[in-house]
Amino acid sequence: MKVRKLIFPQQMEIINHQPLILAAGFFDGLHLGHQNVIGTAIRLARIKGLPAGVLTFDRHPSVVFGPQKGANYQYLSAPKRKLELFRNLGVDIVYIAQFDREFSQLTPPEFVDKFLMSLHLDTLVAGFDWTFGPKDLATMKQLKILAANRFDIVEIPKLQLAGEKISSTNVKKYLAQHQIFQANLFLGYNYQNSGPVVHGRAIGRTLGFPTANVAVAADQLLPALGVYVTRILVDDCWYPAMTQIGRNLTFNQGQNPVTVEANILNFQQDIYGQNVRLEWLQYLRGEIAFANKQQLIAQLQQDQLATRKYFEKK
Ligand SMILES: Cc1cc2nc3c(=O)[nH]c(=O)nc-3n(C[C@H](O)[C@H](O)[C@H](O)COP(=O)(O)O)c2cc1C
Ligand SMILES: Nc1ncnc2c1ncn2[C@@H]1O[C@H](COP(=O)(O)OP(=O)(O)OP(=O)(O)O)[C@@H](O)[C@H]1O
Repeated sequence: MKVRKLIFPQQMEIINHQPLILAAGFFDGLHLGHQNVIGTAIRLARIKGLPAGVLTFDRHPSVVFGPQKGANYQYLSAPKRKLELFRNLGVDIVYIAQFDREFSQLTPPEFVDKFLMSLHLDTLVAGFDWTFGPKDLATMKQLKILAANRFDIVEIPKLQLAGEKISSTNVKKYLAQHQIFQANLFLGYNYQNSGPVVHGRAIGRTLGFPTANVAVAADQLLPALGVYVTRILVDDCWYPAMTQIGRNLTFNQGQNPVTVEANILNFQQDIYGQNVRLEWLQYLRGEIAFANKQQLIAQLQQDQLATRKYFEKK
């Protein structure tokens, strides 16, 4: 899979390849709706014997425009993970347009004439609600008019589950409400976070439950605080684990920063410094400020039983 960064207008002239089937969207999370859009582009590309491309942006448009302006946006799939998901789907080429002021101020006709036309499109595939500028002007209906006699448009109708649109916004909402099953259902895979294992305060092992503290980068969205059944990928091998996202309320009067700590079942290796992935499977409970260590240990034993049960059923 090729990856090209596009900075408009400087880097547009380097594009010179055969006609392309292009799926367009931001695609945060690559949920089932996105998979349908990109999957359609890929199938069409294979039929026509052309490459299948994806057009995305280097940051979420709301970082430039919306209420989150200038904020640290948290992604379901931060840049590296997004590329991995595109690759898994079988995309041939990814165009990442730099979403800066200049690019964002293109009018709808300019976006088509100056930007899309230089990508040498055979067909553009996008969802029914894709916009490429102001919501009321840059609609799919308008795109069909602007593209007439130049490239084809395939519009993908709304994909819903139980009356709800499969969307990044809904997946984020579920993760914020501990609804892991719903989030994973909409994604079509189990939600993940990743990062290196860093040193904690080494309290876990004194409880009989050593934990791998995973330093998840700030641009990755984490599920809401709480305790979860997870799987963890260490050295290409998945292990059952129970993981807390929380402040270790029992210690230091809850003044600790939020950490992600995984107790891996039946595991004794030293994995400091290694990159791991956590896959979120089921919400168990909220974090509790216990009166003493013994109560915390008793609860951790309960959590371990629940975790074992989850994996026995699988
Ligand atoms: C599955 C799991 C559940 C946990 N639940 C709680 C909890 O409810 N309350 C709490 O204060 N700490 C909880 N902890 C955090 C422990 O206090 C934590 O493992 C300990 O502080 C170790 O920190 P360290 O890695 O910095 O040594 C939990 C940890 C795990 C792995
Ligand atoms: N449920 C869906 N059905 C059909 N097309 C979809 C669906 N969800 C997204 N798309 C399309 O996929 C592309 C990427 O969409 P976008 O990144 O805006 O996703 P989204 O999940 O709708 O995001 P958000 O929740 O932030 O609005 C667009 O072409 C969009 O129209």
